[in-house]
Amino acid sequence: MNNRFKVVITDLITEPLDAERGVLDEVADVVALDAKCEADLIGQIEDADAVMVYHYLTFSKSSVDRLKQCRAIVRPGVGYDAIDLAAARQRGIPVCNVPDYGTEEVADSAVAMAVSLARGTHLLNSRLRRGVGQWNVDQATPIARLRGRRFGIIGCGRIGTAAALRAKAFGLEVAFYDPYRPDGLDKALGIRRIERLDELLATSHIVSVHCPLTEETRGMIAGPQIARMPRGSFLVNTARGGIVDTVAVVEALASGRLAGAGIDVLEHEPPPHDSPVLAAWRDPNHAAHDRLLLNPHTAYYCDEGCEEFRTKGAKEVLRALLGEPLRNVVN
Ligand SMILES: NC(=O)C1=CN([C@@H]2O[C@H](COP(=O)(O)OP(=O)(O)OC[C@H]3O[C@@H](n4cnc5c(N)ncnc54)[C@H](O)[C@@H]3O)[C@@H](O)[C@H]2O)C=CC1
Ligand SMILES: O=C(O)C(=O)CO
Repeated sequence: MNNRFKVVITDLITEPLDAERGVLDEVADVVALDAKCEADLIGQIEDADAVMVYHYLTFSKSSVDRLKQCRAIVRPGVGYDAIDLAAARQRGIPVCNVPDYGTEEVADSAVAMAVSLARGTHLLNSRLRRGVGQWNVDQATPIARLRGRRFGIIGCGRIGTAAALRAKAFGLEVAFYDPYRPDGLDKALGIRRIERLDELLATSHIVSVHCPLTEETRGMIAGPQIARMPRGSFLVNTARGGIVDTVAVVEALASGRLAGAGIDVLEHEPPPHDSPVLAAWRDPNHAAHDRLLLNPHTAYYCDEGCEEFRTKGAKEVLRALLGEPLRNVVN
């Protein structure tokens, strides 16, 4: 009889599983499914003692209900919006995340996008490659001075705070909207708290989104909110696609309301081939084409960070298997 536990990694991570096996090898067999959708999990997770779910997969009630003996669903990452927390709670299965990895990298990526867009780096490179415009100053390209302009943060938690510190180093005036942060954060960081989202949007030259995807934040930045932003401003989203309506972003880029947008996350990942966002981004004749900086959900990515979330995720799994107290239960 096999007394070893079975741990299933549902998506994203594939062989070799050195980080996970390094932690779990003594007690568990680790299997990576590389699932592309929930249907790929059928017949694979029923006997799992723990599952590790990455950000490509929705883990809905139907997957939760498939688990017959699972001690924990571990999300080796920060955002756990794709997992049905209520269904897991109902089944008595704890869901845990890894909140403390990659903070600096996501902040670096967000601010890098913002700076590249505002300084025209991305746009000039693209135009130069296509032979559009002239060598040296291109009047058609908006190139903004950063110093003194407002960098508005939506959600000033770990990543938002790290982005604030970086933006300050560029001489930007930093403000944030986050109704859940206690008083005093503004003074501690030397940044401005703004009580209303509308006001943050209307007064920021660059807006960077860093809140989680929740019932409250889904669709939070759509056409009407973008219309509040000053003409020629910039929007960066490295949080979750569902927070920002990217079709509205493309329209605002085309109309000139937004001068640029940096998008690391989309509502559906990978995006379908007929996605209007991809179409605009690919088409050199589309007005939004080179004002849209698109990354494939890689704001967190670096070798060291990957090692960190994989090892920390595996350690949480180990605690669940051994019946030890868990570090980060979110349901
Ligand atoms: N693109 C990527 O590679 C990555 C994206 N993320 C995303 O970044 C998000 C933020 O991560 P952290 O800063 O580490 O989380 P955090 O939990 O430290 O901070 C989130 C902040 O958002 C605030 N918030 C919640 N609801 C809000 C609302 N309605 N309006 C304004 N603020 C609100 C919270 O009060 C909190 O201060 C994650 O939830 C995840 O979705 C995280 C890691 C990697
Ligand atoms: O950690 C996260 O939330 C990410 O988006 C990367 O998986």
